[in-house]
Amino acid sequence: MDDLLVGEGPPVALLVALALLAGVAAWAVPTLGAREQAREERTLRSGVVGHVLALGVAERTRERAGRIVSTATDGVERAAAYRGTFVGPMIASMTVPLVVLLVVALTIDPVAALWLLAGVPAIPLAVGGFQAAFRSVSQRYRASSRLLSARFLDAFQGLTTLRLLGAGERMGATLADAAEDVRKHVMRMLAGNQVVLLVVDSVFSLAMITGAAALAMNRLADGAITAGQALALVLLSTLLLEPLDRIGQFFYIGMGGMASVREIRRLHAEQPDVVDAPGAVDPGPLTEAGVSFEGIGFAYTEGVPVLQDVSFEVAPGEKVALVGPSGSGKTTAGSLLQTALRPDSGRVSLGGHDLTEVPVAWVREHVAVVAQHTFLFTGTLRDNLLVAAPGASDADCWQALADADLAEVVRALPAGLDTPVGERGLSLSGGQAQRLAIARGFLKDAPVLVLDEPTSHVDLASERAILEALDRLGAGRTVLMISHRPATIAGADRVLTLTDGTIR
Ligand SMILES: Nc1ncnc2c1ncn2[C@@H]1O[C@H](COP(=O)(O)OP(=O)(O)OP(=O)(O)O)[C@@H](O)[C@H]1O
Repeated sequence: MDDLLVGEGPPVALLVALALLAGVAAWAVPTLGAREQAREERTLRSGVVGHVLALGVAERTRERAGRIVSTATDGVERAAAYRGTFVGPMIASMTVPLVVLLVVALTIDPVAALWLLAGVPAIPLAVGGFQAAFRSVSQRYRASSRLLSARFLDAFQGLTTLRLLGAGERMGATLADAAEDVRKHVMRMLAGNQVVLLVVDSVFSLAMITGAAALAMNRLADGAITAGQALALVLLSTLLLEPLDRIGQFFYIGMGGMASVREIRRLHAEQPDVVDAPGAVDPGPLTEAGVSFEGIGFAYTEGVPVLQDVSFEVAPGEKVALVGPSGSGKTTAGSLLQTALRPDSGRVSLGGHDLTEVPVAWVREHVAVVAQHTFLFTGTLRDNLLVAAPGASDADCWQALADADLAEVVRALPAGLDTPVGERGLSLSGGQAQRLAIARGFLKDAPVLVLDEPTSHVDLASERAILEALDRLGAGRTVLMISHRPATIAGADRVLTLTDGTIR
């Protein structure tokens, strides 16, 4: 018995040292991992958001918006958890078998260590095999979860339309179906997880312990090791299964995380529609703000041209109205002038500078837009004005509000410029939001103005006030007005009609 307990095995000091090391590692790995996870989440999210902002307007669909929201929120969390709390411990646990084999070789029996070494490759092979087998299960789960996000986004953005059409219940049923789909995929993943745990616990653990016990008996019978060493060999061999103990975390953190990392990579691989051309040079201040479209051709989809050989000029300070049937390409022409899109053929220029030869930021600095809808960011009224001119003072903001005929409304609010707007704050009427956009235009003070049907969603009473404010904003600027409405076109110096993708 004495021999069994104190026979030649690994020296006690070594075992104590290893136990201490394991204790320190058990504390350090999760602590460092959690810190890494938080850092990684911040970096990944700002990377995704920055990239999405750099991507342009083309191909924007609801499904894609849902996918981006899901990638930037849930996807980033999963990828960070994977990198922070799974990869490190998984690699660390993969080193455990090697350390164990080294201890066995040095302190018990090199031959036994060699035999055990033969079984070790089965571990990474098993991990890789499970990974390959369940990749599609995890991908299907991520796809169903993205679709659910897209549907939710759709339902929330179209809430008013759904209510007006009495379609709330139907949309509720669609959302319930999508949620059920996610539930089914989660259950499939859990079932897969249970199968893996069962296989690991029954087959692998049993095989490893049986093999190690047989090996120990054999070597003991050969007289190569003592009874104490044989016991130590069997006990140590259970540690070889350490990497497989992590398999439990494999599905939620490992597989989900890997799928999210791939999604983030795919998003980063998408190129912005418009980037600075190589060799683009900042031409300095704009001296004359004339706009010219020369032989412009553009298609969102190959073979389906939206604009064909469109040519026109807007002289500095001139107001030109661009009219035409719905879908004729008026907004597209405005987007080309803002460099939100690039023409397939021809040349758009501002102040004589071809827009492909100057930095995109230079163009956007000189062109202001008032569009059909004005987006209000969650924040204060001041924040919503300063997006147009970050350095503007309160006095500048009040002046811009007065010019846009909105100062009285804001003055009547107890918190004035500090009034919260957007998601959880004050909701402005359609007309007030348009006047806020005009105030942004005054603050930006750009020489060129694109008005894209700015009164299409307001009533006639608001339209008058908005048109007066737009008149003030347009004074002394080059203006391209896109509109259907006779009242808007009335103020134009010239009217161009876009039909079937070209100016007639
Ligand atoms: N991002 C896009 N991706 C693909 N096709 C688009 C996109 N935006 C517009 N289109 C298509 O291009 C054509 C021109 O659209 P555009 O919005 O420029 O027309 P419009 O004259 O401004 O119409 P409306 O007066 O209704 O606003 C339409 O057939 C439209 O469906």
